[in-house]
Amino acid sequence: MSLTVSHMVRPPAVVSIAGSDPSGGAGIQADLKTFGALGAYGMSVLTALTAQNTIGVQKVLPIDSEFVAAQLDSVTSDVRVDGVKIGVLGSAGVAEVIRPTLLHMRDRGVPIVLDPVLVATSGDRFGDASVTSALRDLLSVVSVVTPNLSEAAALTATPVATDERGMRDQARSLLDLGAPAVLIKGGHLDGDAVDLWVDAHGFERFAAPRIPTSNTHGTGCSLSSALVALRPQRPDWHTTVTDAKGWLTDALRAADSLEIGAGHGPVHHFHRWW
Ligand SMILES: Nc1ncnc2c1ncn2[C@@H]1O[C@H](COP(=O)(O)OP(=O)(O)O)[C@@H](O)[C@H]1O
Ligand SMILES: Cc1ncc(COP(=O)(O)O)c(N)n1
Repeated sequence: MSLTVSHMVRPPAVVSIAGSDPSGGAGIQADLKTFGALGAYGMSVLTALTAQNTIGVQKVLPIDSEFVAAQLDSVTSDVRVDGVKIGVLGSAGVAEVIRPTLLHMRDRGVPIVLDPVLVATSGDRFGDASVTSALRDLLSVVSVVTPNLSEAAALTATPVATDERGMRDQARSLLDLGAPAVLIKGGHLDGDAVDLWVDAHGFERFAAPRIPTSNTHGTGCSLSSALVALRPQRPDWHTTVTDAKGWLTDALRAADSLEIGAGHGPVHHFHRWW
């Protein structure tokens, strides 16, 4: 018996420029799982290899920035890209080599989400002062930046926010530094998990119930990837953030059913399927 393909599908094709997590819960691996779970075709450009697991980050090996550029060129010279997520940079040089492509995509209206990864859930650091400064330089090139509290503090060179007012002030400072929009994440505060969207028009609060789990490895990676996967499938950023956060909250709710690793386990990216 032969199968006939009755129609072709052109899903949103989105690319993550980020580091690898061999334990599968964060980085490129979390990004690809998220893209697939949310109906996007996922592609990846590796900036760094890490040796890490649910307990912590043991080693980081940055990829040569020219090779990062070559990977991105291979993707963009062939596939029309509908969304970009940037995670771990690996080195300041990576920001420089990807910048021209990002500018070109921005001019085409492609959504670009920058997750300025500097600190992992385990507390390990991913970048030195030169990476922080390279991330600052990228702010004006992207559509939205999604820092957690310590990353917002590092980028604005101010103390870590302890409440929503502090989060809003820091997000406004990131607008002053050139970001068109900021989604600052309050996952590390107590109470409801509140993220604030701040742009030139004002601010909006996105709140979700706090899920009582320690399996939060990769939450930030998965949220930024969900934004990239969903934006081409939604009419605006408001519905994109609402649906991405709703999906992540459900992934956190199902996380304890996975039993992966001895530390902070991953969220359940495929909670809608199994
Ligand atoms: N226990 C939790 N319950 C519900 N949402 C959470 C929880 N922990 C984090 N989040 C949400 O996960 C996303 C990632 O936030 P955060 O943990 O602050 O970032 P990062 O993973 O970059 O450190 C945010 O939307 C945050 O509100
Ligand atoms: C390669 C890589 N990229 C990013 C993170 C951050 O993870 P989180 O989303 O838990 O902050 C990580 N642990 N590893």
